[in-house]
Amino acid sequence: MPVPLSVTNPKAKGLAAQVAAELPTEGPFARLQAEQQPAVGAATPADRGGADGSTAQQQQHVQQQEQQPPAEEVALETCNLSFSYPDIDGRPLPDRPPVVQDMSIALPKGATCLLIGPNGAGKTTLLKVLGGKHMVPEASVRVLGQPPFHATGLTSSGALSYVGGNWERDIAFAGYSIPLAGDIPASQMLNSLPGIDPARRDRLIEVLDIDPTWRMHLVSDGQRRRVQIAMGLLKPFQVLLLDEITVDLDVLGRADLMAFLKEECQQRGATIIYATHIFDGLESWPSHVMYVAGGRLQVFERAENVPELQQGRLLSLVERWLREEQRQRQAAADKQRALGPAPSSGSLQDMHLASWNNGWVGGRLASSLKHSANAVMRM
Ligand SMILES: Nc1ncnc2c1ncn2[C@@H]1O[C@H](COP(=O)(O)OP(=O)(O)OP(=O)(O)O)[C@@H](O)[C@H]1O
Repeated sequence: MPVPLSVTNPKAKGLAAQVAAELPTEGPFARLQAEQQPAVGAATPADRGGADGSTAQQQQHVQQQEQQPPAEEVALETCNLSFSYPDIDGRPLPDRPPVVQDMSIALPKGATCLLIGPNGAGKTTLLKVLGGKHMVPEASVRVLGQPPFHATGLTSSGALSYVGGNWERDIAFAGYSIPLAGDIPASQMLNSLPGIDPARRDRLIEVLDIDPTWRMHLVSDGQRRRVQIAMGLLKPFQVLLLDEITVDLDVLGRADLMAFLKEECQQRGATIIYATHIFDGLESWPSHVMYVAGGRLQVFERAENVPELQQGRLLSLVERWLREEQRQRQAAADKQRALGPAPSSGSLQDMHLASWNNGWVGGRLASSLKHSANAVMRM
């Protein structure tokens, strides 16, 4: 990321100061300028000197800047990020709060962030938004300074990588969630991506303990998972989003992979967010922890500020968070029960008795039934 001149050299006025000096001091644009917060490295009135600044103030400002630790480079940031899954008409699903609500975080380069939360908290959705798989306003997410959905080069170059889910899909007349099981050797898959550094590929084969002669229709779930992870890590990512990918790995495979990932962040300055429900042995892995519940950010903290992590009690910390969330959820449900059912809003959505045909996927009709005692199937 380009660093403003006034940050790299605090005594220089910098580009921001030059631009600010050229802005009009009267008229509508002057008002805009006044409303804007001074950006990092932008010149203050004291910098500009003259009637509203003094030499003493200038010197004090420069000294303060010199004393500050160098600013961390941000790899990924969100600003009041919210996301709702769309209904068939493209509008947010009615009567449901956003799955991700008003989240603002900034993760520096080199961070290893553990993403924690109960089932249904919105972790996968958040990772997919960060991975550019769902569209959100450009200003609400920046990965390596760019909006991940719109800047498609981020993912096509491999700089931004999302590894999650299983290698499986619904196949007509074969069933749902059929694992990838063609008779393909693992070596053929691992050699199929062009431009991969052979040393990196060999290292991944070693870390993940892959036998290149495995044939993908004869492997176990854990072996298939190892090949899937290796494929996701072949390109030297700068930001990696991992969604519970270690679930089928044995203890050794998981430990070796986590050590490799930590090394990638420490040596190359890569940044990782890892969502998981498996916490054993992870106490020293994260540099940051992030806890979400009900689609909202509850905790976003550096690891060194979390005493339980320092004491090696990650599991009891997570249990405490989850029990508290469960208690709050049950209290809210009890309150709602006591109030009785919510009155109908009388909206068109409430009055409609219908099933939306969401289209066909492999072997089935995907439809959403609107809450209705007398739903009509429209084909
Ligand atoms: N495609 C979708 N359409 C509508 N709602 C969805 C869709 N996918 C997920 N949801 C809803 O979004 C909410 C968050 O789901 P998400 O998968 O992000 O949670 P999660 O924290 O990853 O959960 P888990 O730990 O169980 O994987 C859930 O209430 C879920 O029902």
